[in-house]
Amino acid sequence: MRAEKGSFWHIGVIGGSGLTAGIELEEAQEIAVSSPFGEPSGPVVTGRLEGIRFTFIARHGAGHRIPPSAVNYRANIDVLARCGVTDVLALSAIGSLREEMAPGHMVMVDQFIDRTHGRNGSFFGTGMVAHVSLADPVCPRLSRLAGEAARLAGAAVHPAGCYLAMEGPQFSTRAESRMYRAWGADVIGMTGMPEARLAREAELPYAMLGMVTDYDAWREDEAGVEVSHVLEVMHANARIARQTLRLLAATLPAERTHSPIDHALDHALITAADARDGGLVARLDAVAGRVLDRG
Ligand SMILES: CSC[C@H]1O[C@H](OP(=O)(O)O)[C@H](O)[C@@H]1O
Ligand SMILES: Nc1ncnc2[nH]cnc12
Repeated sequence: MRAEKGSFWHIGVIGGSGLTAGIELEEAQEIAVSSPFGEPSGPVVTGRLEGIRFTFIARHGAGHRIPPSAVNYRANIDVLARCGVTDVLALSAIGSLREEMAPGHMVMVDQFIDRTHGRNGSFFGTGMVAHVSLADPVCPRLSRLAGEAARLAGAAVHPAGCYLAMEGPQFSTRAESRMYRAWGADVIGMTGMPEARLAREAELPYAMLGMVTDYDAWREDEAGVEVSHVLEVMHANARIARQTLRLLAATLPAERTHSPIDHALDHALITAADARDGGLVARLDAVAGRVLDRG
């Protein structure tokens, strides 16, 4: 079962590298939520910031135990939907493919190129087929609000950027890095996909604030990426990330108005009622209950 969203904000935060220890929430409590899509990355913590409800999941689990290829992106998005989250903000470490996007800067990611493979990229499948639009994979409203909050927190913020999602876990070769630049990618990471596409299937407006930690491998005179350096930069920016969330909470409009993404599934389901797989339909209760319950 999934009801229509009301007028209250409930922000789901997926914290990436460097944010594994969580975010500071008032009245924070760990909640037990299970998903028919398996185990989420780790404990789900809910609480408030400036009166607004936030629910947090560490993408790589406690102690950064889960590599990008093994993150259960479906379970993470499904449990956020089950918790009644209205919108999802991802905070991620990213490499820069552009000179002007310097380490320490933030990027409001607005497009993705997906080079990942072998990950579960859809909630739907045989017995319940759905095709959602992904032309604009990021929610412009949430992205703008998060970007403004980051600016208020003192970050240098880039208003747009195309994120190349690579499989990893190794960083790119110099040839790959140069090729991604030629393709028009601006930043690179290992986790934005299929996370963004799954959020869309779950009708959750999704935005990603990427924190630049390095210049990837395209600059000839620069050494390759070192994970210790990435984490150093992330830790140096953790204060800004926390401040960004607090300012986001403080500057959200008092009422959440409808987003077209709240109804992304309205015209997406194409399997005839008598051809549907009951087991799969049951598993889709949180993701697609709003439309499946219509009969
Ligand atoms: C720790 S360096 C590589 C690692 O960092 C990024 O993670 P996240 O997007 O969760 O912040 C990148 O995607 C890799 O998973
Ligand atoms: N250069 C890079 N490549 C992939 N993921 C990253 N995360 C942070 N920096 C990265």
